[in-house]
Amino acid sequence: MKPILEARHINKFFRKPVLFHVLKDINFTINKGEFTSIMGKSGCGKSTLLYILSTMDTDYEGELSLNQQLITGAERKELSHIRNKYIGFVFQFHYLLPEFSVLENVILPAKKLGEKSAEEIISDGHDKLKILNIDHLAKKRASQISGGEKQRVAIARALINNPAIIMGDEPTGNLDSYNADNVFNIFRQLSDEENLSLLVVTHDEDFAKQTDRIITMGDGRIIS
Ligand SMILES: Nc1ncnc2c1ncn2[C@@H]1O[C@H](COP(=O)(O)OP(=O)(O)OP(=O)(O)O)[C@@H](O)[C@H]1O
Repeated sequence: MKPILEARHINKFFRKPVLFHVLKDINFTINKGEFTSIMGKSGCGKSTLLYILSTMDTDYEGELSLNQQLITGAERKELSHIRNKYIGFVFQFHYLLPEFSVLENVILPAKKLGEKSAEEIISDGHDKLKILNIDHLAKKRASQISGGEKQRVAIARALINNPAIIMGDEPTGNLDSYNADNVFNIFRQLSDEENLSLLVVTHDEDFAKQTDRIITMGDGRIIS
């Protein structure tokens, strides 16, 4: 099995208002195609960990590898490139640009990466929208579609650069049960059929139970 994300001895301290050891010796590996959820009580450090794993926060101790490449210590510009190329994000809130079309929203990260022609990028955008069964919405403004559709657009956007891993922070937190199931099924399919790795922070036990593995955190540690 190929490791996609490896966290070794991750420790994190907040220094203000008082010194606080928020993450304590976190170690785990996510393999290719694995669908993993992270659970734990509010305040146990899940978002703080995801922020580090997603390369957004570089102020930690320990080592992080993505695609078997050490990324700890990489420079800001390099990290931004790594993030854009290898990691797709799906948040609780979709963060779509309301005045942009669905297709324009989806292809923005590919334009930023700048590795393909405009035609290829548009064609890729339609391909991702087809995977999510929403290609018929391509020309609509993001402000004109439903909440469930917006989250599917956000997933298409997360897929546009063919990332090695999708990271989600409560990606179903804002959805009703129908749309939450829909998002779960899309993730399951991406893991099973595209061999994509997924790492999702969730409070939803039913969601977590159906993933390949649950990492449970408590008080800044992995407890199971
Ligand atoms: N910038 C900061 N400075 C100091 N303490 C912080 C900071 N950000 C978060 N914390 C504290 O670190 C702990 C972990 O926060 P974090 O947001 O990672 O928890 P969480 O498990 O994601 O919680 P939730 O499930 O409620 O989103 C909490 O006690 C929080 O108050």
